[in-house]
Amino acid sequence: MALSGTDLAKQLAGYKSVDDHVTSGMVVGLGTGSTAYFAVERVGQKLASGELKDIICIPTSERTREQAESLKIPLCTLNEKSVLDVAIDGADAVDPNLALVKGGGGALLREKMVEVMAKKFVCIVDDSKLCKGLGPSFALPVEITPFCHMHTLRTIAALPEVAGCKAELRLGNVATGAKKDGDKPAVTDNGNYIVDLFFETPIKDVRAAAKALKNTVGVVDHGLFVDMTYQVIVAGKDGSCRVAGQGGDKPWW
Ligand SMILES: O=C(CO)[C@H](O)[C@H](O)COP(=O)(O)O
Repeated sequence: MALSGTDLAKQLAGYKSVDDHVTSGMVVGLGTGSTAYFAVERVGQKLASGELKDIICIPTSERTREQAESLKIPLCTLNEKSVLDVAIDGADAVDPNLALVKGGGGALLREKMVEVMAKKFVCIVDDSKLCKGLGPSFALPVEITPFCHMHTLRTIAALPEVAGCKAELRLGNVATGAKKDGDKPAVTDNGNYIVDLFFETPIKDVRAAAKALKNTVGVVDHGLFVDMTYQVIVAGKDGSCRVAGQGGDKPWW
């Protein structure tokens, strides 16, 4: 079926990331979400056609593992391969320094563990994800341990580095927020909870916020991906595609 609008943009970015960055023999990180879906699909197509050979992939969620298995993509984990040639994933927001908010789908911990080990982390987005400053356009997810989670939520909300944010425990389905499971806390693939931080103004110092969140006892990790992105592939609904970062243009937004 021919795609249109945002889905077409996601497909363009996803396919281009694989066409540009994945070659035979590589270890490849597979991201999570509706944009990463198309990168995984492309890897599957190229393996099936024989255009790609001898690659092994590391999925960043159970959803992605299931998709990859259905496409017969060979998989392993970080336990077997600690270094990846490339990792490809979507994002919820991208600022002009190529810092990201990720974790809308609740997979941020595995995404960060895998993508930080990639020689090249390639981010794929439609142009609605571009922003001048991280915060207002998409809530920042923080993965926390279930133990005394409301205490940890209050501790996070009181950090000066995220001053002014509103912290909410994510309920229902971890990826969609759908309330099929009632109003129970959403549970990540790792058995943890997510607190979403809502901002009305951009986070002033993204690096300081990342450090403060990471240093908070009870926090497992957070969705700020700073100084990790090699390149961002940005696609538009009109079928346009541009690259920012290394090997591409200076961020233009
Ligand atoms: O971080 C993520 C999942 O945890 C996703 O990469 C992010 O939410 C973007 O998803 P989509 O491509 O569906 O907009």
